[in-house]
Amino acid sequence: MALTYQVNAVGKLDTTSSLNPKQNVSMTSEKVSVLCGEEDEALEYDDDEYDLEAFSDADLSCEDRAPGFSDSMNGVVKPRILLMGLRRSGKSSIQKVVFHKMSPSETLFLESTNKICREDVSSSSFVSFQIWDFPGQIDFFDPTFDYEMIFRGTGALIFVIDSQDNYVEALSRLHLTVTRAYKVNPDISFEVFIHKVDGLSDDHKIEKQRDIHKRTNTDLTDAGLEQIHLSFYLTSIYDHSIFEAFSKVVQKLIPQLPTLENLLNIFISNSGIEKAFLFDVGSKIYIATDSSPVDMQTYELCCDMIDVVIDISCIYGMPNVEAGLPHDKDSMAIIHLNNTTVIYLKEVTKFLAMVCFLRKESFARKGLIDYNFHCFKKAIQEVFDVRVKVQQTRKLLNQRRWSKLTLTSGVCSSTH
Ligand SMILES: Nc1nc2c(ncn2[C@@H]2O[C@H](COP(=O)(O)OP(=O)(O)OP(=O)(O)O)[C@@H](O)[C@H]2O)c(=O)[nH]1
Repeated sequence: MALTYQVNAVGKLDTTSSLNPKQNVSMTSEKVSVLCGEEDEALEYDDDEYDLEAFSDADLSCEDRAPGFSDSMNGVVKPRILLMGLRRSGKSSIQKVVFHKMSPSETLFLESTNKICREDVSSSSFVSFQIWDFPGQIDFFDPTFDYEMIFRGTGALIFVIDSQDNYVEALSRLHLTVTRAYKVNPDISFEVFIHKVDGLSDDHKIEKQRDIHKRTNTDLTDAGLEQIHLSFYLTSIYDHSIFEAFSKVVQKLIPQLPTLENLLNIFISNSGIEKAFLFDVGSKIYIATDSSPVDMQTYELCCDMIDVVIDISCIYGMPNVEAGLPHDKDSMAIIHLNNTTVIYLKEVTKFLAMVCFLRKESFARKGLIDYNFHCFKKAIQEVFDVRVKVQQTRKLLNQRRWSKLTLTSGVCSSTH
C-alpha cells in the first residue's frame, strides 16, 4: 500500500528552511489564509512559533476543560456518557477497546461488572468527559438508587443491544430507561448501539436495525413520547465501527463542533485537500471533519495511519516524558498510496492530529498546505481561548452570585 513513508517522531522534526518572511497571520476563522502563486509552493512552515501545547492542557484545570454542563455551585463538571444495557451485551468491552487499547480478543476474558465504573477521559483540549459503565444486572430504578442525580448531569446515554441475542427484553429495558431519563433531562442524546454485528451478514444487519428502529419508535409513540429522538449505530469491537460510532456520540458533546467544521471546510477548500479529519490520537475518535460525507474506508485508513505513527514513534521516537506519550505536537507522517492518493498527518497539539486525504498533484503544493495548516492551528487556538474566557467569566459570575447571597442573608439576619 505505502510506497513512501516518512514519520517525524518526537524531537526529530525537521522544520528546516522557514523561508517565510515573518507575516502577520490573522487568527480568526474567517481569515484562514490562502496563499496563491508559484513562489508559495516552496514554503516550509515552522509551526513551533505557535506552541499549541502551551494551551492544550497545562493552563486548565480538569473543570476548565469540560465542554458545557454546569451544575455545581461555581464550577463546570464533565459531561457524562452512560453505557447501559443488559448483561454481557458488550459495554465494558467497548470501553476497554476504545479507551484502553485492549485487543478485541482479550475482552473474552473480561469479568462481569458488578459496580458502576466511572472513568475520566480528558485526552485532549476538546475531548473531556466521564464514562460510566453500568453493570447489566443493576436495577437503577430501585427506590434506593438516585437515578435522577445520574441523568441530570448526563450528556449522552448509550444503550448497548446484543444483536446476536434475542433482543425483546433489551428493547423493553431501553424503553424504560429512555422514558425515565428523558423526564429527568430532555437534553440527553440517546444513542443505541446495535452491537456485535460482526456475526451478521450485511442484509441481516440492515434488517435488524430496521426492526429495532421500528419497534422502539412504536413503543415511544404509544407512550406519547414521539418527540424523543434515538440514533442507531451498527457496531462491533472487531472493526472500526465502534470507533466511528463513538466519534459521533462524542461530537454531539463538543459545543465548538460547528466552528471546527467550518474551519476544516475553509482549510480544505483553500488547500486542494479532499477530506480532513481532526483526530483525538489516543482514542482514534475523530472530533470533527469537513462537511463532505465520511466513508468507512477512509476512516479506517486514518485509524491505520495513526496506529502506524504511534508504533513507529514508540520504537524510534524519544519519549515525551512530561506527557508520557511517544509522539508530540511536532509529529507528522506522509503516506503515498499507489492510487495517487496521499495521506498527510500532522499533529495539532500533542493529543490532536489532523489527517488529510489529497491527490498527488495537490500535495506538490505542500508549502501552501503547511501555511494554511499553520493558520488553522492559530484559529483553533482562538476557539480554545474564547472557551477558556467564557468559562472563567462563568465561574466569576457564580462566585459573585454566591457572595451576594451570603451578604443578603447577613443583612436579613441583622434586621431580624
Ligand atoms: N462477537 C462479538 N463479541 C463481543 C463484542 N463486544 C463484546 N463482545 C463479547 O461479549 C462478551 C461480554 O462482554 P462484556 O463487555 O463483559 O459485557 P458487559 O455488557 O460489560 O457485561 P456486564 O458487565 O455483565 O454487564 C465478552 O465475551 C466479549 O468478548 C463484539 O463486538 N462482537
